[in-house]
Amino acid sequence: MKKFKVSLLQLDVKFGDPEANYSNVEKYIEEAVQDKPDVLVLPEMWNTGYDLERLETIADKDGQRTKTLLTRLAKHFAVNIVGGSVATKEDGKFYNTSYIFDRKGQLISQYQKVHLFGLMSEDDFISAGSTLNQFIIDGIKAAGVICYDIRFPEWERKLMSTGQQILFVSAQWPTKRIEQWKMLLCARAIENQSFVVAVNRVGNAPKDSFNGHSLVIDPLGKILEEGATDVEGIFTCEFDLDDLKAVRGNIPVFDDRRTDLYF
Ligand SMILES: O=C(O)CCC(=O)C(=O)O
Repeated sequence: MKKFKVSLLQLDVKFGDPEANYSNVEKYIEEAVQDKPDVLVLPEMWNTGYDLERLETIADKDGQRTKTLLTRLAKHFAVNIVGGSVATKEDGKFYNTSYIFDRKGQLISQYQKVHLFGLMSEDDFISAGSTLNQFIIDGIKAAGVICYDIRFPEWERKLMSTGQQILFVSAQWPTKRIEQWKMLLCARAIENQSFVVAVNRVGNAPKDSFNGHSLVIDPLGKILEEGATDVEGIFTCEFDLDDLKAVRGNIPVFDDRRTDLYF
């Protein structure tokens, strides 16, 4: 039996206000560790929100501020952190970047969102990444994606096809499409026979509102935990990774793939 405890930080994000957001994230991490989770998970673009026109002023230069904060907290509390994502500026370009830290505070993966969301003009301001986000936390193989990425099952399949057991998702997914969020995430869990741990933000931005529904989903697509709507909060859930063995053994979809016909 390998129990794994996750804490989802379903936070509000103050539009274009990094000072308020860094301070809020630190406060919530200090509170979340009281439950002694194995991993903390943050939402998407939590430093700036989608204040894309002001990125030159507010994006995190080379992710330094974010890395310094999350490294310190991961090490101090001996907790793994899937750091959601932040707006960064690197080599003159802007990215939607995720950083992952282990319990020693070491940066074990970093990822720049590969599918940019045109409906929120993300592609007008941000450059797309092109690397996989696979990592190992406490000996467990895992992968991470950001928001719109979940609409591309080929991407999650590629990430999950070398034994990954947990898919982490960080998002700013608007209220008006929240039913799609839930269905897409349940489908990603079922088809990849993996746990899905997905954090969405709450609150309002000038053009959108967000109502949480952060989710922990088991490999059969059953929702184990669902964040209440419209409230900032920490949602903690423990699951048994041994459950994967039965699911993958009974219906071995990875083995049954026709890779001679498709990827
Ligand atoms: O795909 C969607 O409906 C939402 C995606 C999104 O909001 C994002 O990628 O930031």
